[in-house]
Amino acid sequence: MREKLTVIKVGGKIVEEEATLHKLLDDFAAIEGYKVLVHGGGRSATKLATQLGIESQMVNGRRITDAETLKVVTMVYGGLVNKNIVAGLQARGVNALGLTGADMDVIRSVKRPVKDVDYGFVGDVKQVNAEFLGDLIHKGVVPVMAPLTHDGAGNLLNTNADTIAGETAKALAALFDVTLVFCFEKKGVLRDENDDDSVIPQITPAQFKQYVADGVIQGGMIPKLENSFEALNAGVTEVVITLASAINENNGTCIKK
Ligand SMILES: Nc1ncnc2c1ncn2[C@@H]1O[C@H](COP(=O)(O)OP(=O)(O)O)[C@@H](O)[C@H]1O
Ligand SMILES: CC(=O)N[C@@H](CCC(=O)OP(=O)(O)O)C(=O)O
Repeated sequence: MREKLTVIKVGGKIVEEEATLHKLLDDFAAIEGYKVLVHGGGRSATKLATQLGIESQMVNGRRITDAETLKVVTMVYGGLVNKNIVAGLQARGVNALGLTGADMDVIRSVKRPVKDVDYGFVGDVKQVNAEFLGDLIHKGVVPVMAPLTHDGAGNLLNTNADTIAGETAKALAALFDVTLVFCFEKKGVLRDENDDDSVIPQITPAQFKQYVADGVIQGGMIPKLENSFEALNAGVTEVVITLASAINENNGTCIKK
């Protein structure tokens, strides 16, 4: 039987606030067995950009990343957010190692080609170094991955954190029995976004299509679900979308192939 690994992705609203971040870190520290944490930080990047007089623009859930914005996201994701999480986990007895995709060539990407939209310095993932991550994990290290990748030619690229989580889970599925958990500020995928108790327990690809057509699922939830189906089709065992403060309770929305 293959060993189990849990990949947790935590989004910007949770990491921005101290109270929700601390609760998440407590819960993450309590997860038994091998684990990886992938974090976002989009909200914190937007906030710092605004303070610096840099306008933020999102298209289809992706940040338009010009040279100045790239400096901001590098500082926020690779610096502040990542190191805060690593220090918080060390304080909880978790041997965390913060990584961007450039560190040890963990995630290589290519700059997103310009079609209708020029996203600037945004990377599409090409390769995840699962062997290196697997070695670290087997040594008892807990990787904490920031949403930054590199192109191998000296350029850092901004990469959506849900994509980092999905691609990392897919690559590690070659070595482990992987459960991928997207946690955020709601109890799961909701039938009615204004009703916290309207959690949809399971979603199949056909239901997903219908929910999108009906406007039930929108915005950032669309790429999250697309990443989920892709991960399941590429060998990830289980994908769950759930409340950040409930990652160790078996609630939320279970994604089905
Ligand atoms: N049916 C739905 N159920 C829950 N959230 C939804 C739904 N449709 C759209 N959303 C939106 O998706 C957002 C989560 O996506 P995103 O902002 O990308 O998350 P994250 O903070 O994890 O990166 C929620 O904040 C919510 O506004
Ligand atoms: C290219 C791109 O869009 N990158 C994202 C990376 C951060 C992220 O995904 O953060 P959340 O999980 O908090 O949304 C961004 O800059 O917003």
